[in-house]
Amino acid sequence: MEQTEVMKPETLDDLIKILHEIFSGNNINIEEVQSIMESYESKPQEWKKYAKFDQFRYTRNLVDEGNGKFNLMILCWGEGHGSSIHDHTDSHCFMKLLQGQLKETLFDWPEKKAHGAMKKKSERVLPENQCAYINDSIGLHRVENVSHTECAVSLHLYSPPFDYCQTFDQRTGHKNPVKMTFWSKFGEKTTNETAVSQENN
Ligand SMILES: N[C@@H](CS(=O)O)C(=O)O
Ligand SMILES: [Fe+2]
Repeated sequence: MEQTEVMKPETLDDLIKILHEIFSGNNINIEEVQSIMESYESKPQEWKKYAKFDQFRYTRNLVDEGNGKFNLMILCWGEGHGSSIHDHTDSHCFMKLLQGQLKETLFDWPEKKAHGAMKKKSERVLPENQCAYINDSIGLHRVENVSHTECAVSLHLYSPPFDYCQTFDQRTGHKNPVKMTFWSKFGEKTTNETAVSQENN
């Protein structure tokens, strides 16, 4: 019998503690991380101090720096907000819904000499508490809150941490490097955000 009973985190702090333990080692079991993140039942009072929205675009709010092994952040998506098509800089990306729903559309990497529209591979709607996973070998994605009446909040873990990614033009497949910024860190709004036009949405 496999002895891989997954611990169920009772709170967000509990989840962060477990993630620190898992990522202190060198080998990451993707299914294990995914199921631990999924088994945390979202309670808004535990994360609301990080959930800071902007009227115009989705926000990235840093929750924990994971001892340098990962970045854990909360993304806040207003009605109709979405990301560009992007990669994840050779990192693991786990994305768990804390509130509402998000649509994820997967794309293949464009050909080297890209011309023409990018090929859509699949799409799905992620419901509350589900945890999705992507990395660059799976492909690229666009994430959107398609609702016109409900906001959405998601918890993202990236390992190793990164602050640049590439965005892609759906019509041409051309790519652009983009610096990713935080709207808040540890519950405090950050100041002098620059290069607004380069953000990933
Ligand atoms: N990877 C995106 C969010 S998402 O669209 O997966 C980001 O970190 O901003
Ligand atoms: Fe992403």
